[in-house]
Amino acid sequence: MAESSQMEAVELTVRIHDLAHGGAGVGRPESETGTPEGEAETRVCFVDGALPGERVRMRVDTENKRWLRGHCVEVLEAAPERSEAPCALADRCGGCGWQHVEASAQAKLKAKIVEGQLRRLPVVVAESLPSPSPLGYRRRARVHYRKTAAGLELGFYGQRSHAIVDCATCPVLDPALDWAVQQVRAWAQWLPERGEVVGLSNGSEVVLGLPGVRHDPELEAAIRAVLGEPKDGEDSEESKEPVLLGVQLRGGRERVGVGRTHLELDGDGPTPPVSQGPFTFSQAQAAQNRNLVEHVAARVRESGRDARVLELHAGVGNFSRVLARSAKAVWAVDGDREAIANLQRTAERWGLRINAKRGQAERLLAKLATSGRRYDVVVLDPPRSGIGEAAARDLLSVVRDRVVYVSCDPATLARDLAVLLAEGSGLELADLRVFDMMPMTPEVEVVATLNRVGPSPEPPGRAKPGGKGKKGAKKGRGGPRR
Ligand SMILES: C[S@@+](CC[C@H](N)C(=O)[O-])C[C@H]1O[C@@H](n2cnc3c(N)ncnc32)[C@H](O)[C@@H]1O
Repeated sequence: MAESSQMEAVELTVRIHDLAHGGAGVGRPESETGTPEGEAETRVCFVDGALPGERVRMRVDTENKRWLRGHCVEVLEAAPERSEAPCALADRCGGCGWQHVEASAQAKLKAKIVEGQLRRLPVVVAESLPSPSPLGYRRRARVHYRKTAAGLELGFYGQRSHAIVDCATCPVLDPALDWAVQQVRAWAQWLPERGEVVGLSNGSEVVLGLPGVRHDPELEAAIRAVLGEPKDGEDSEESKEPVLLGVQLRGGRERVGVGRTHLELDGDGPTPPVSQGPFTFSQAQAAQNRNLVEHVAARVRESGRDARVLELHAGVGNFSRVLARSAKAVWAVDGDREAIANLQRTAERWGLRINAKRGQAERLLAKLATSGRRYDVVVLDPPRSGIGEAAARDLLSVVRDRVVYVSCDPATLARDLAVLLAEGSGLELADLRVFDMMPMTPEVEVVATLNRVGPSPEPPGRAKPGGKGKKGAKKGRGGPRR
C-alpha cells in the first residue's frame, strides 16, 4: 500500500460517484478546489459518511500521491438513501459506520461495493438479501473498557480513534446482550486499567468473556450476584427477560468459568444447535444466518446425497451440522482448537456424520493437492484474509464438482476468485449472493458458488515426471464416485 501522511485541517468539496471497500464514498474534488500551492486538486477522494450521488464537504485526514482520505463534515446535496441516524452517538461512535444510510437501501449498496471489487471478473451479483431487521440484531460483540476516576468507560472505539465512546445502551446490539454488557460496570475494581468484554447472546440468555482478567473470589461473588438460571424449555413472555448465564475469565493461561459459559444457538426443528462460548466465532445475527446457512446447504445439496464435503473454516459447525444431514460425510476443519472441540461435541451428541479436525486450511489444501485426495464439494468461509492465491490453486485440484466460497471481504474474495475462475481452471461462477448480515455497518457477507465445467488442472510444479498423474491418486479415499 502506498504511504500516507497526516494532514493539517483541509476541506474540499467532493462529488461522490461510487462506494469503496469499507463503505466510504469515492469521488473527485470539484474543479474550484485546489492544493495550498494553487494547483487544481485531482486526486481521488475516499470520504467516510458520504454516498454515491452526493456533493459533500470533506475534511481530509490522510493523503498520499494518488488519493485523499477523509470524512464528511457537511452534506451539500443528499442522496435519496441518506437518512437520520437511529443512534444518538452516531456522529462519534465508530462501532457502526453506516448509520447515515436508509436501512432498506443498505443491501443494494453493499451489492454495489461487491460488484466494484469484482469488476475485473466475469461476475454479477444475483441477489442481495436485506437484513430481516436493521437494529437490535447483533448477538456477538467485542466492547472496550477503560477505568477512569468516575468509573468505567465502556463502549466501542470512536471514529478515527482508539478513544472509547462511553455508551449506556447500543441500539444495534440484541437487547439481552446490550443489558448484559452493562453489568460489567459493577466489576470495575477487579478489572485491569483497559480491556475488552466479549459477549454472545441467543436472544435472551447471554454469556460473557473477560480476556486478561484473573479469577478472584470477590469478583466471582460479584458475578454470581447477577447470574440467572437457564431458560430451558420456557416459552412465556417472561422468558424474554435477559439472563446472564455465566462469565469466562481468561487471565494468562488461566481459564475459569463462573456459571454456565456455553450457549446453544440456532437449533431449529430437525436442525441441531451449535454450542459455543463467548470466545469462538459466531455470525453476527441469528435471522440472516438462517438464510445464509440454508443457501449454502442448498448449493451443496445440488451435488447429491452421496457427496463428500470438505468444509474449511468450519468454526463451531454453523454449516456442518446442516450439511451433514444431506451429504454422505463432512470433513470439517478449523484452526481454532476450542471451536473444533465444540463441533466434535455437537457431532457426537447429535450423531452427525462429521469428522472434525483442527488444522490450517492452506496447509491442508497443499497436502491434499499433492496426495491426490478429492472432495465433491468444498465449502470455505475464511476470515477477512481469504485463502490466498497458492491455496486457491491447490483448491482447484482438490475439488471435483463445486466450490461454495463464503466471504466477509470482497477484496480478498476478488483475489481468490481470480485464480478459481481463471481461464482453464475448469470452474465457472454459478451464483453470487450478498447477505446483509450486519446492517448499519458497511460489512458484507458474500457467497460465491462455482461449478466444475471442465477437468481440474494439474497444479504447476506438482505434475509427476512421466505424465502418469499424481502418485497418490489411486490411494485417495475420495476416489471417483460416479
Ligand atoms: C468467518 S469464521 C467462519 C466460521 C463458521 N463457518 C461460521 O459460519 O460460524 C472463520 C473461521 O476460520 C477459522 N480460521 C481462521 N484462519 C484459519 C486457517 N488458516 N485455517 C483454518 N481455519 C481458520 C477461524 O477460527 C474461524 O472459526
